[in-house]
Amino acid sequence: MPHVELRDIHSTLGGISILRGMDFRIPDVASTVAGDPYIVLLGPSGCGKSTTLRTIAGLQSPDQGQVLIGGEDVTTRPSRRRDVAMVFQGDSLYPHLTIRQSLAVSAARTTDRSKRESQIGRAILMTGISAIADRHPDRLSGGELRRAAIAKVIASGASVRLLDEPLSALDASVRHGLAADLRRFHDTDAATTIHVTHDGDEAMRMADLIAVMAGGRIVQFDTPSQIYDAPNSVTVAQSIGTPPMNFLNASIANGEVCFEDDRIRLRRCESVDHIVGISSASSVKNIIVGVRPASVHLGELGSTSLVLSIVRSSLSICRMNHSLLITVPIEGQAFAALLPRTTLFETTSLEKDTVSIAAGFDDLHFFDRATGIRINDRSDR
Ligand SMILES: Nc1ncnc2c1ncn2[C@@H]1O[C@H](COP(=O)(O)OP(=O)(O)OP(=O)(O)O)[C@@H](O)[C@H]1O
Repeated sequence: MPHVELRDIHSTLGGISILRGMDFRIPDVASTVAGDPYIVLLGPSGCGKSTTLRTIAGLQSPDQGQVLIGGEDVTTRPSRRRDVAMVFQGDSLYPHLTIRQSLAVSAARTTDRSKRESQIGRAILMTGISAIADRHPDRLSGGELRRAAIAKVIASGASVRLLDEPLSALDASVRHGLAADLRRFHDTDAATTIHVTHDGDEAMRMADLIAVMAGGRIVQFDTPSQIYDAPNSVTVAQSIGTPPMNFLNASIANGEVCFEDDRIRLRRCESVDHIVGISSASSVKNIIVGVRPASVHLGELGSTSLVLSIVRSSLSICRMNHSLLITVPIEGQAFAALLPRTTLFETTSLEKDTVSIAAGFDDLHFFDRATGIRINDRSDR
């Protein structure tokens, strides 16, 4: 299927610079994915995700840069000649047409009548909307409307499908069902899919590749596991994970990592050169140490690890579905630990006056505090 590529796109809206050197290029790691990768564009509200989709679709012209589809420069080509279909935020269905009629409008560029009919029939079947196909949009629920909007994209027969927040504002069961269906549509139909969301969990669940966006450009384009396990910056680390990664301020002094909060230490810390993978002679002195809540354990660990000793009374414990969420205030933030729910029943550790929680060295992420850029290389370990 045709790859979508953006080269150094700059875009201004209402005098404000939105896309600032946006490069969207499928990374080499895509070769490890079977078939066409399902791509999720992830970023906080207002970072320019919809603007990116509109630029690919040809609904907005960039001030500078190139849009390529299947290797062809389509920057100046009108939207209708780009082989692209888009689901907009807030469903783009014609209010005066039935869903079937809307699908026919979408399929109109297929000139062969029987092929067009088959595209429409297939879209109705795949999205399971046959019972509602002859209704108008004002007679449909939010979930049905979303299905109908996705059917429109399938009926268009376009090779590039752009989905802008296709799962937002749906109740949990509808959202999970539709998420599974979107993956199925992608896997059974040859198409390039780019799905926009601000929800890191949704991105993790759905994507083969995640493009994390911040400040009008892509900051990491990688597999979900690399984004989770080896985020290249604090910004990327924050974009994935519930609760989000914990961040602790520390500095490098005399070859050791010293935390600002003296309840925290690195146990069996031999030397910065050895453990952090950066030279103690490096100019980086102030760092941030990141640890995911799911990497935290109760009690001390045998190997090199970060250990946090806390007074029992400062802990808050909250029961989640499958885990216990423990939080403790550190540096004005809630440091979170996700422990197995059985911890509460199987251990007496939580009853002591001072509780130790720890994370193994391999689960720590080191960032330069000045730039937010990662300074340890996980592949070295
Ligand atoms: N037509 C416009 N005129 C001026 N500013 C605009 C226009 N369209 C969007 N913007 C601004 O551009 C910025 C990026 O908008 P965009 O919709 O691309 O962000 P987004 O990442 O998709 O956000 P969200 O997740 O909230 O939909 C926002 O600050 C928005 O207010």
